[in-house]
Amino acid sequence: MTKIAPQHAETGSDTNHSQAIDTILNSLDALVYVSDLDTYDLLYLNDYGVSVWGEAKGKKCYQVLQSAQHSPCQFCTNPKLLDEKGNPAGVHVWEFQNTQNGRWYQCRDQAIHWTDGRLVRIEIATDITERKQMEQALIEAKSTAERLADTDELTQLYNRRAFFNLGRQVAQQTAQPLAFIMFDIDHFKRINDRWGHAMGDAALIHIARLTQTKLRTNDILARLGGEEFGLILPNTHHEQAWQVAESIRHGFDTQPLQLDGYSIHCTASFGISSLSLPQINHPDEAQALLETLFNNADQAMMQAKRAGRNQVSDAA
Ligand SMILES: Nc1nc2c(ncn2[C@@H]2O[C@H](COP(=O)(O)OP(=O)(O)OP(=O)(O)O)[C@@H](O)[C@H]2O)c(=O)[nH]1
Repeated sequence: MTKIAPQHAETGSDTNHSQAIDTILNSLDALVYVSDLDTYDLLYLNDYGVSVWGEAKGKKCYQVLQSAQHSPCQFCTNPKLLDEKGNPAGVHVWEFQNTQNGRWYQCRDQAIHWTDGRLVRIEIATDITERKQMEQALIEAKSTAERLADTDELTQLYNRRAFFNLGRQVAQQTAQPLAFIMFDIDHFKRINDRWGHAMGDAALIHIARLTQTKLRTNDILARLGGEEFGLILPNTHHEQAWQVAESIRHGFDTQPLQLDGYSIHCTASFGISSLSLPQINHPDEAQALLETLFNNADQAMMQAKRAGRNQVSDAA
């Protein structure tokens, strides 16, 4: 332990008392230190602190406890420990990753009057690294689970669930033109039958990637299931949507999947629907609009299939 210089002559019982306190502080499984609020001189460091950060004699708190710190730390909590009148303001509790050993600590800081009357900070810090790591792992697991729940495993596009959730959000941004495109690969069964299921999967990925090259940042592309895809185009007029669909269709038709020395030609049939969003007052209205757009685009797509495939059709 780094000892404090005695401030007054101790009687025998004072010595016993001080030794008892020393024993207690040095037995703690926590860092305890005291530093001058103005000069940052380290006045006390318990054995736990010495064992982790080394000797404190004649040093400032930031020199001992932090890494390569030559002046008071930016994150120093000293200003939080005093009230407007400069009196101790109570305990400040915070969590911090130590810059020297990278471990996390819960710190309880407080300004107190030292034995000689000056104001000092006392900090009691317990190692919470394991808890933090567990919290971090939980946050990562949650975000992975959320991403997987919204993602089509094969193409890594949004899945049907995410498509409609995002669609509802877009539909609530009223007073904008909104367009919907649905497309379905033509005679996809024949691709599977001729080239095998794995090649069929590769064709689906190829279609997804080609489509992505035609999109703007806010467009929402999803694989709705099987060989059917959906595309929400926020703030897009009908004619623009038609151009997008035609450009994607042309891309499929002219850029076959090249794999293992084979060239696999895929086309698709497209249906478009659009509307200018009215004032929406309830999420159910957004849902109803979305379903109408979806059904109209679906009908239009079926029409494109009936009319001979590899073409764009719209809902009048
Ligand atoms: N490889 C692969 N095939 C799939 C997948 N999901 C669905 N399919 C296949 O897609 C085919 C869809 O066939 P159909 O619904 O008859 O449609 P189509 O052959 O595309 O014909 P049209 O839609 O009428 O042009 C079926 O053979 C499904 O097995 C998938 O994830 N991977």
